[in-house]
Amino acid sequence: MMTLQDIDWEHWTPVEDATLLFVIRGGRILLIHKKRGFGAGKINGPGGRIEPGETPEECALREVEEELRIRPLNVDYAGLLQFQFVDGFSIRGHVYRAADFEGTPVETDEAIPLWCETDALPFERMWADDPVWFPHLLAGRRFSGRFIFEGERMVEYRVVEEEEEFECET
Ligand SMILES: Nc1ncnc2c1[nH]c(=O)n2[C@H]1C[C@H](O)[C@@H](COP(=O)(O)OP(=O)(O)OP(=O)(O)O)O1
Repeated sequence: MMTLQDIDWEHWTPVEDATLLFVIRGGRILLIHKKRGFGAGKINGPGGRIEPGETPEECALREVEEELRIRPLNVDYAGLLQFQFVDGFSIRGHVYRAADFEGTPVETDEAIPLWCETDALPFERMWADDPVWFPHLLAGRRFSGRFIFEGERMVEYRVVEEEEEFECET
């Protein structure tokens, strides 16, 4: 079975680059029930794949607007997630948090908005990796994580707190 040590992470290039953006306000976090795409049926943050010519932050804002029809405000970089699947697929997630937003979250053809108390998250309906990095996200820390997945099963992971935002070309 593939392990974290089998991968040359310094030269690792993902098949896909994507984003996640979490609005966290007043002890609650805005999640979505994802209706389609990768991870359909799960609870996740709004987000999606980066399009050509887009920066990760531009993608994060576009995806939230497309999925929930709101505009995040006071957006801050939170972390980087590197997922390697044993079948060869890989995806990198650029994670952002926002302290506020404009508009009213509504259901779209991609997502149903779901406000959750930050101390009662529905991890059983989320990706298996979420419980290991959400504590950093909720505490306002910067973090990075590396994960091996076999299908939806998390095989191995390493998550660390980061001092600074690190450069990452997409
Ligand atoms: N393991 C894990 N944990 C948490 N979040 C994620 C993962 N893997 C992931 O891919 N993700 C996130 C990252 C992205 O936000 C989405 C995947 O993007 P997707 O919704 O498929 O991209 P879109 O461009 O919106 O796709 P379509 O809607 O066009 O099909 O999941």
